[in-house]
Amino acid sequence: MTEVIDGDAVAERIRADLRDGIETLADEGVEVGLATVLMSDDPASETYVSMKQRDCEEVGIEGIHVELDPEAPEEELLETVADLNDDPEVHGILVQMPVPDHVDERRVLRAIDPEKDVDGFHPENVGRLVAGHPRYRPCTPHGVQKLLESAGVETEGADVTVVGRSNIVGKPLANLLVQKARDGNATVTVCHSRTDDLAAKTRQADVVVAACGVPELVDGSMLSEGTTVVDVGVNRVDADNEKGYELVGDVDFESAKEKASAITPVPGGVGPMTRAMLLYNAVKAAGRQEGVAVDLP
Ligand SMILES: Nc1nc(=O)c2c([nH]1)NC[C@@H]1CN(c3ccc(C(=O)N[C@@H](CCC(=O)O)C(=O)O)cc3)C=[N+]21
Repeated sequence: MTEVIDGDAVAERIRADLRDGIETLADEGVEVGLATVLMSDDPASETYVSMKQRDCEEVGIEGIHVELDPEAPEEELLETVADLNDDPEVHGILVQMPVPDHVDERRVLRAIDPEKDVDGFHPENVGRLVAGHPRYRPCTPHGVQKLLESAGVETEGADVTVVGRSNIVGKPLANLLVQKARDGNATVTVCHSRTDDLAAKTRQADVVVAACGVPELVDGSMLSEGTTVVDVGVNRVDADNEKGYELVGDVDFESAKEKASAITPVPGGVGPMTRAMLLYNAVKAAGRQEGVAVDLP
């Protein structure tokens, strides 16, 4: 039988375990503060940010939400980031991506205090990760690692094929998985839109991670029997329902499930884990900045 990995349940457990750290900090008079900055009127971005705020409320983290007019000048976003950097009650800062075209994304990421960079996107934190001593693991890759661990999938010695080379998922995940670590030691193949014979690379894998943003690109015909399949895709496609859309992964779930030994669904797989690991980074950030030792799950 194929195991459908329940991301909502694993995320729930991580949130419950984070409460210990949040209480330890509270005992020291510290309330964890996590700021989200939204400069977009894209409905998907709005949904994600409001979900993150709800998560904060659930675990007892102070969520600070800043919304900027998508037409505002870049300077306004940089000033907002500078104010949050200076605010001692803010331990973590997330600027929701993508930012509008007239805003230089790299400039914004560089402006965030690396100690408060709970996305792990600042070049200093990227460098630390690649060098093997991450400060904050990017939320989605970390969530994927936790999901594999919870499903009892060993990465040590495993052949992992990552489809996608983005800065927020493919590249950091590939780096984490090759590292000399209990949740690393994998042999990683990174594929992308120019990869020759993608199916050959996915068929040779023990674990396939689809993170390319192409709806249902990876299907059962591209998988060997017994593969673990992790679907990072969250594509909104038009649908005839009350929402007007449907969430579709980068994996064709039905055909992939026929081959997989374990598979993550969309929704309810990696998405909730990304949000849980953001809370994890916020608690870690607060502990570091306040000099309080916190146990993390
Ligand atoms: N600075 C920054 N950091 C991010 O981490 C970041 C970002 N920008 N921009 C956009 C992407 C996307 N992302 C998701 C997080 C959770 C779900 C999630 O919880 N999805 C639910 C369903 C959501 C729904 O119903 O629409 C699920 O898969 O079950 C999805 C997508 C974080 N991102």
